[in-house]
Order: sequence, then structure tokens, then C-alpha cells
Amino acid sequence: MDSPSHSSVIIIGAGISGISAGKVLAENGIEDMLILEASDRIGGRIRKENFGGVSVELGAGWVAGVGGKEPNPVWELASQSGLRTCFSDYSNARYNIYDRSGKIFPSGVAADSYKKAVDSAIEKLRSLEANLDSEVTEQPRSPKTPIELAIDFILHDFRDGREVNGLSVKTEVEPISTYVDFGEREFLVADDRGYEHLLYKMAEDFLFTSEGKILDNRLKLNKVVRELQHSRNGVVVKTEDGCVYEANYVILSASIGVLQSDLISFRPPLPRWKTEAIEKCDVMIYTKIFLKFPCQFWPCGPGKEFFIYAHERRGYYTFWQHMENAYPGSNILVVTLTNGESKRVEAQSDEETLEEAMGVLRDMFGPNIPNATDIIVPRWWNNRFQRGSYSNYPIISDNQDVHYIKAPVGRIFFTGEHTSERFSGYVHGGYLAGIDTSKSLLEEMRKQKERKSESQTFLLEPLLALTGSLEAVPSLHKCDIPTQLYLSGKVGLQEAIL
Ligand SMILES: Cc1cc2nc3c(=O)[nH]c(=O)nc-3n(C[C@H](O)[C@H](O)[C@H](O)COP(=O)(O)OP(=O)(O)OC[C@H]3O[C@@H](n4cnc5c(N)ncnc54)[C@H](O)[C@@H]3O)c2cc1C
Repeated sequence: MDSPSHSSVIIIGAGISGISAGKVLAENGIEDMLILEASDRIGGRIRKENFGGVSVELGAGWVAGVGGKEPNPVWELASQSGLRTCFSDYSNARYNIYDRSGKIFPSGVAADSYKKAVDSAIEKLRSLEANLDSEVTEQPRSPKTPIELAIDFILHDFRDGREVNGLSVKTEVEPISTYVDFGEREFLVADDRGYEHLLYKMAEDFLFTSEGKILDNRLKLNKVVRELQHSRNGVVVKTEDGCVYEANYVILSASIGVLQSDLISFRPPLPRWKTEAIEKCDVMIYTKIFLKFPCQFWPCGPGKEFFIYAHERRGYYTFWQHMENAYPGSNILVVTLTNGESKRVEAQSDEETLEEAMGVLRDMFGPNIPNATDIIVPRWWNNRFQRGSYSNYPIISDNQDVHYIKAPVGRIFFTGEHTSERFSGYVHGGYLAGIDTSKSLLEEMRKQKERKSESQTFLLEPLLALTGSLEAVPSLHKCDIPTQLYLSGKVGLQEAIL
């Protein structure tokens, strides 16, 4: 068992946001920083698995947001570290929509259905934006045909209604110049070292020795944090294996799904403005099921990487991709399920899922195709260190909930993709959030030092210890905690100290 140790900062979670936060702290001279990670690896939702002789990405697979006016920092990291990627364009998928008898819908029918769905998505966004502050009443919808359901799935589940045909729905309603433009192109990671190679590259200077061994004073794996307790001058962190750590500050990078679960308890409990914002955020479940075959039986060639199965049940094994562009000759297919369908397959055996998937493939390609020889069904929902795949904020929102989810409570700072205003749900969202949170914390540490030197500590220290119990609504732009408390008017200085 570890003996109690004290650090300046403890970071909880070694996904992209935890690692990018740690890197900024290390670069700014915070030597005694410690990362506690619940699982036995770094990477979090960036996770590769060796499957059928190649490396497949069970979590993030695309470097998304490339080719715009500004460089996406994750794309830059990928380029610098020589990560092998291939351009991946799913906009042609609409020309490869199969019905249940294996016929491909004529391109005119598919293009029409697609255009109608895009127009209606844009119209809905415009009306949502116009009615941002008032209640929007949904028009009753007529029952949808299998092709409409399939297209609906691509627009709203597969890409969360964010992108349509290489064109962001959001940019249709909001001029692109109003926000950072990383672009709309996407590149599939096709590298045996996996997407996670980027994390190892980022971490090599501060979490590993030159021989590649983990620096145990910086990173501890298999440490499931169960309790965070504010103390007089910091935070006490308790892990499932009975270890206790102390730090002046904590950065918590656990996912929104974990924050919604009871994995971590807070003493005092988190204030209501925080818990309400956390509860409001939707969690998306996104499951990529990989299937290995003895030979290829699906069409390959330009425009054929993606294909769609139109079924009367929405999201039923709808979206398919072959891996021939990434790994020629690998004979691997991947099918994407989301939300309810993801939960359903997570609850059944892999054999049942394989049987269902084979039934769908036989509908599309005939009864004589070979059986898959292997399958992987990731279980992001049932993973208690994830509880879902990523945060799913409404596409039009005023960002207030993100601000509340991100705002520090006392000495606990929050990070992760779900705290990114613009890029939640993406790897670059997590990466940028980690940097942003660390910078806010460094600023707070600088101010704290100044306060100490101004000899105000006798009043401010007890205030900091009590912050977590208060219902003070955070200032949205600063993390000047004592000032927030003071200015909120919810509690008098005297009262707080008592
Ligand atoms: C299936 C799937 C597909 C995706 N596809 C893409 C894509 O193509 N492109 C893209 O840009 N993004 C994609 N994403 C999203 C992207 O993976 C995430 O946005 C990003 O990796 C999140 O990083 P993070 O650091 O915020 O969180 P995480 O990676 O979840 O890191 C948090 C870490 O905290 C740890 N943790 C949790 N609880 C505790 C605890 N109590 N104690 C200690 N440690 C704890 C977890 O084990 C985890 O390692 C996908 C995600 C999934 C799941």
C-alpha cells in the first residue's frame, strides 16, 4: 500500500485531457504533480486493440476537424509524430444504401432523401436558434421509411447532427468566422501504434524514463479515485484500494458519464449549480463493432468505403465501413451502433451480436457469404470508468451548462472533452480543455502566492476550504475563488469562516 503523499497537483485520469493538463504543469515547473488513473493504461477513450493482425481503434478513430483556416493541434501532433492516417470521406455513403433484399437504392432516390433530411435539419436548427430562450414545440412527424430512418441515423446519431456531407450544419446557421475554424476534413488513424501513440509522445518527457518505464512518482495506474474531500489547505484524495493522497489542488478529468455516476463522492457535496449542469448534459454511446472475415465479399474501390443498411428499426446495424483503405487485405468490417442499440448489444453475448450482424450482412450480400471468424464488441456504457462515449450538448446552446460543468469548486478544477465549449466530444476538445484548465490553475496558484505574500491568508485559507459547500454561482470568466465567494453575496465572510 502507498504511504500518504503530498503533491502540488493531483490529476485524476490519464486520457488526452489529463495528459495535456499534466504536460502544461510540468512545463511550468510543477515538479510534484501526480496523475492517478483508474485503469491499467493511459489513453482513456483513445484505445487500440490488436485484432485480426492489425490495430483497430475501439474509441476515437478519426482525427476530425482538419483543413480549415487554423491548424488543429491534434493534427499537428499526428503529423509531427508521423502517425499514419488515411483520408476518410463518408459523404458517399448515401449512394450505397442497401434495402433488406440487398438492392441498392437508386442514386436519385438516395440523393433526394438526403437533401430533404439536410434541409429539415438546417430548418430545425434555425428555428431552435430563433427560439433559444423559449420552448420549442416539436411538430408531430410522420412515420419514416427505412431509407429516411437510415439517413436520419447518419445525420443525428452518427455525427450528432454536427456535420452533413462535409458541411457543418452548424456553419449553415452560424458564420464560420465567429469561431475557430479547424476545418471539416477527417482522417482515419491507420497505424499499428494506434491513436494512443500521440499520448505516449506527449507524455514521454514527463511521465516516462528514457527507457520507457513509468515514473512512479508522476503516474499511478489502477488507482480508482472514490472520494475527494476538501481539507483546510487542499484536497484529500482516497482511492478504492485504501490509499490516501493529498494535494493543494486537484484536476478532475473523469468523463461526464462518470460525473453523473456515483463513482466519486465529494465532501462537502458539489454545489447544486454544478450537479444540475452535470445532470443536464446528454451522454452519447457510440459503439464500433469489428468483424474479421476469411475473405472480402463487399464492394471495394472509390466511393465504396462506407455503406448503409436500411431497416425499419432505426439504428439497427445501419452504418458500415470496410477497413481496406486503412489496412488492405485485412478483411475487417466495422459497424457503428449508438445509444439504445449500443446498450442492447452491450447486454447480450458477443455470439448473439455476431449472429445479428451476420443476418444483416446476408440481407445485403446474400446467403453465401462466409461467417466472421472474430468479433470485438466494446462496452463503453458498462465501463464504470467511462459510462458512455462522449458528451452530447445540444447543437445550439448558450454554453452556460458547459461553463458550469467546467467551473472549479474550491480547489477542484474540472477538465475533459465535456468542458470544451467548441469541441466537446472530440479528441482535440479534450486536448485543448486540458491545456485550458492547467492554465487557469496556474493562474490561481499565482494569485494564491500573491495573496499569501500580502498576508491575507488568515482570512482566505478557511474560505477556500469551505468553497465546495457553498451554493455560490461561479464567475464564468475567472477562477478567482475567494473573490467569487465574497462577491456572490450568498455568504458573509464571517459566516464562511465560522
Ligand atoms: C467509440 C468512440 C469513438 C470516438 N470517435 C472519435 C473520433 O473519431 N474523433 C474524435 O476526435 N473523438 C472521438 N471520440 C471522442 C474522444 O475519444 C474523446 O473526446 C476523448 O478521448 C476524451 O478524452 P478525455 O481526456 O476527456 O477523457 P478520457 O479519455 O475518458 O480520460 C479520462 C480518464 O479518467 C479515468 N478515470 C475515470 N474515473 C476515474 C477515477 N474515479 N479515478 C481515476 N481515474 C478515472 C478514465 O479511466 C480515463 O482514462 C470517440 C469516443 C468514443 C468512445
